[in-house]
Amino acid sequence: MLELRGVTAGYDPREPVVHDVSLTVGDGEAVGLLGPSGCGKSTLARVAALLHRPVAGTVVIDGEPARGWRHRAPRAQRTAFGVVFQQPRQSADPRLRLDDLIAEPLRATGRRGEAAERVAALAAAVGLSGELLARRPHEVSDGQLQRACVARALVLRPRWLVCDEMTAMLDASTTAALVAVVEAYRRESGAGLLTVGHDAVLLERWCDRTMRWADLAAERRP
Ligand SMILES: Nc1ncnc2c1ncn2[C@@H]1O[C@H](COP(=O)(O)OP(=O)(O)OP(=O)(O)O)[C@@H](O)[C@H]1O
Repeated sequence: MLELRGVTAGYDPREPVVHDVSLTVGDGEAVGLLGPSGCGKSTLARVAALLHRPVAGTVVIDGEPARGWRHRAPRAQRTAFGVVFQQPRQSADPRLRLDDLIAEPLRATGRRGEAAERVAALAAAVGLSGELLARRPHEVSDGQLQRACVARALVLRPRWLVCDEMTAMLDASTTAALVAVVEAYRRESGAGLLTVGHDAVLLERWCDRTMRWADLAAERRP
């Protein structure tokens, strides 16, 4: 189980943007979190994936409290998460070809030997041809780059997926294709998913359970 317990987080400790939020994602469960722009969804998603240290509260991963954040998180906890962000260009190293971008987490964790096989399998799953894999981010469309970012998020076979508005800038067919890739991976691996966004139709179709940001806040009130 992935648990967020009493998370308060933000960028200025005197004015947090997330206030005392608790939620859980069960093993293999897909949980959606819906909220308006600017409410703090991305901040909460980053806390859930151990990428942003909360001011208060914690994240508990399969019974074990987070033991650090970002590069200070122990590798086993850090690599338990695959994360897809809203803006692929902000999360992709512009110098890397797409095949190297997808393989980068394997290289960073000393598993370079698995790269060729994993990249080929994931490229086929997300629909990237060999010709596209040889290009750099500025030579592909946002949709093509996001396909590579989804492949990168799956390359270490994470137990938990955190998607932050993964499809916000994509057309309907790319959205459907990438949601299908995530769901195929979850069926095969049993991974749980926390996905945040503002598209109620998409999240309600995609997830086992969808919560509204306003209801999370209401649960805190006596
Ligand atoms: N790096 C940052 N430094 C300072 N403030 C930030 C930073 N990132 C986000 N914020 C602020 O925190 C608040 C919550 O932002 P966040 O990105 O979590 O919201 P969101 O619900 O994901 O919005 P959107 O749907 O528009 O992406 C906003 O007021 C935003 O301006």
